[in-house]
Amino acid sequence: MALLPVDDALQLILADARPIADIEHVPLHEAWGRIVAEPLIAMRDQPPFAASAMDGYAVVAADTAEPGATLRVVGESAAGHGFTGAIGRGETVRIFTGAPVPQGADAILIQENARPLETTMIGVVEPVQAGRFVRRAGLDFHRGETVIAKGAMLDAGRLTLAAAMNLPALPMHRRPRVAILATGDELVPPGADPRDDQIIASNSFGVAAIVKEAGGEPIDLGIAADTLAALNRSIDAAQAAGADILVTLGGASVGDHDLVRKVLESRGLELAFWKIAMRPGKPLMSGRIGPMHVLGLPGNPVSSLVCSHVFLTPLIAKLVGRTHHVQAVDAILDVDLAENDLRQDYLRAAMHRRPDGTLVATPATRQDSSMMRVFAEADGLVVRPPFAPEAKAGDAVRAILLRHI
Ligand SMILES: Nc1nc2c(c(=O)[nH]1)N[C@H]1C(S)=C(S)[C@@H](COP(=O)(O)OP(=O)(O)OC[C@H]3O[C@@H](n4cnc5c(N)ncnc54)[C@H](O)[C@@H]3O)O[C@H]1N2
Ligand code: MOO
Repeated sequence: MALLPVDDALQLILADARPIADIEHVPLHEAWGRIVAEPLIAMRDQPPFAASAMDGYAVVAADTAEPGATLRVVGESAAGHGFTGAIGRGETVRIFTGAPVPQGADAILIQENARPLETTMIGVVEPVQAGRFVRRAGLDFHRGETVIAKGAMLDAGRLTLAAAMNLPALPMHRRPRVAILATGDELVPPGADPRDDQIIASNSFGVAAIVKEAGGEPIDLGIAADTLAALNRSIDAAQAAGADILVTLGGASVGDHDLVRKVLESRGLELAFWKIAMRPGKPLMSGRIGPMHVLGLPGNPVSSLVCSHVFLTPLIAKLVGRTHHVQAVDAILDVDLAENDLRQDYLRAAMHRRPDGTLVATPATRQDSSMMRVFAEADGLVVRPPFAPEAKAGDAVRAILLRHI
């Protein structure tokens, strides 16, 4: 039977995903990484007054033109403590970076170009042009201006900008809620005292991290046993939590205890597909129960994480109104690879950069989808299309970076 190609699977997953309309007002300190739901308008000019960019003297530029000019110091303007008067011809005010430029002044003579004479007089060492080192009011932005567009992702720069606009809370799209359910009688949580035939449920942690990275809010539904009742209770919990996406882990394959699809279908799952031409990730399942997207990930830890990167991240992006572009890069192989079969392969690979910037990928010799250590040590995933011919060391490949290198 022909298996569904990875790109077609992704199209089907994204086909009926609509951006979440709910808007909430989020305090600045919680707004990082989220999506702005309405245009953000500045509440004030920045700077709110003409400000000095340097430490020195506020002057009338024309007064500094004559060689040997001298000026009388009539006051001081510091940040937070402006000079209240105005300066006249032949006068100056001692000024510091960020302080309001007094009325009458049109330039800043930096202190390196001023020579103290008597207590109240300075000599001009070098003339200064009008406007020099003065940041005019509203230089950066004006009150009433739309400064940050709807749909922008609030990164460190925009977050700082929003704060400077005097906005203490921002209208943001609600983050997609992603319920994560581990399934399997063999699973116990980390820190438990497992029997010899049990294993530690680990996948949820990595999947939750990928959800957060993608801009979603993970909801940990814990572990469900391989029983209809336990799985039904967990699906109830996902719906009660208002999950936009339910991610199930494991129980997706063809074994006698792989009940997940059966239970989901009994709950009204409209199955979009089950099984794709991907390694790891063959038993991937996708569909919807009412408005809730359902992504059934294979239980092998590496499969869960690779599928989360390839399918869950773009789905979350679409729910927040963005398009996720896979950050694939060119690399060259360090080893030979055999020809590929019908499944698109995601090979865990150590990667390094040569001095000329070329990325070199060394796929691990064991690519078993249970081997989490190999995945955790990999810097990237070399993507081998279905039926890729055998490749030699030095050949070009495409890879998805898992970390900055
Ligand atoms: N006859 C066939 N057998 C299998 C096929 C197949 O096509 N025919 N596909 C294989 C592939 S490929 C995969 S991938 C696995 C996926 O199976 P499931 O999704 O049903 O996963 P499980 O059997 O539940 O678990 C697989 C493995 O992973 C461990 N696991 C499960 N959940 C977790 C968790 N939350 N944290 C850590 N480890 C977990 C589980 O104990 C198993 O060892 O099926 C193949 N079989
Ligand atoms: O496709 Mo399974 O995910 O290889 O191990």
